[in-house]
Amino acid sequence: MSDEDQDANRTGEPEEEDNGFQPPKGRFDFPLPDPVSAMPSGTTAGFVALIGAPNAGKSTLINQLVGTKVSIVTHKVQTTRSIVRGVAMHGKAQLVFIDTPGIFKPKRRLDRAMVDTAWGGARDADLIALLIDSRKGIDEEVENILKRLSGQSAPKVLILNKTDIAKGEKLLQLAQKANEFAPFEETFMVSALTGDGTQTILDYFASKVPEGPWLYPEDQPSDLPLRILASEITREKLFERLHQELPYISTVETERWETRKDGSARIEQTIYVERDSQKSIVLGKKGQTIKAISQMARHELSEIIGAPVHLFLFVKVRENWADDPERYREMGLEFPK
Ligand SMILES: Nc1nc2c(ncn2[C@@H]2O[C@H](COP(=O)(O)OP(=O)(O)OP(=O)(O)O)[C@@H](O)[C@H]2O)c(=O)[nH]1
Repeated sequence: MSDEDQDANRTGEPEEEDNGFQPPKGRFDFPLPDPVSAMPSGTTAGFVALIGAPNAGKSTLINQLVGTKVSIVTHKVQTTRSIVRGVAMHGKAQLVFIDTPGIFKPKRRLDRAMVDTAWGGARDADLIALLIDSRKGIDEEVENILKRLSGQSAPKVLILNKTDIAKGEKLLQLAQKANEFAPFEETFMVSALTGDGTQTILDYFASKVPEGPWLYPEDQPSDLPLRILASEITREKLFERLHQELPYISTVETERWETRKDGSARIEQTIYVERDSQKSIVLGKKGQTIKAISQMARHELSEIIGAPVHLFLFVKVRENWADDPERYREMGLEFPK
């Protein structure tokens, strides 16, 4: 069935007159301004790639280090699809974090794109930090990452996460075993959830990044385009609401963003699914599911941009969206051949 022929189902408020598109205003304005003019002397700056198996806690840690929400966090695996940068200021150091998709054994084309993106992020970084879920330990997935990691040239550190739910004794054994696989310069133990130990990591990274001008303005928490961030937030709500396989075969795109005269934002997004049956699941009985998703996403978006949001969600069937190069570009991923 042709996707263009599909009816789009919509939630939100009644259609209002279109004022024409204006770039969004708020904390996440884009495009980025030129590097900061009034910069102190002796600054340092660099890229830190966080890698790890799905669900290790990478997004949670970046949000903790940066101090604001820049990457979606859910209890399901493989939620981070594109590279998200969060910028943390620590003294005179600027740390640009790259949150990579969880590294796992790729099965589909989308999986391959995610894994390639993760290793690509690690290649370009000044420092690579491997995050391990300490309660889970070193399983086959982590072992494969550890083996591949030793071939990367950037300095590497090990971060054992989730110390709030792991036993101290196990942590030490884990640190020892992981260090046998790859030459880690340091091992840290943290709880990304509570923030325990994260200041030590910031101190260390700040002491390691090279001298140089800051790469982003001081008050810019993320370089993730606002539209992608908005899509990620709605996708996060899809995950939270639908405890089935569905979210893995859906994608969200922000098609339109308009700032109204009163400062509020009117946002139109499309949720793409692969089949009619999936569309019915997203809509729910009498549209209840999509309404709930819309409400949650609207609330969070409005908190982030600091202005009221009018969110309109459309659900479209696009067979094989996961094989369409255009969808990958929208997600900031390379299309694997
Ligand atoms: N108890 C505990 N839970 C944590 C901690 N860090 C993360 N989590 C939880 O672990 C789950 C996965 O966290 P994410 O930050 O989404 O993990 P991720 O590595 O970015 O996952 P992907 O995007 O799938 O690669 C979430 O339910 C988090 O709340 C921690 O320090 N302690």
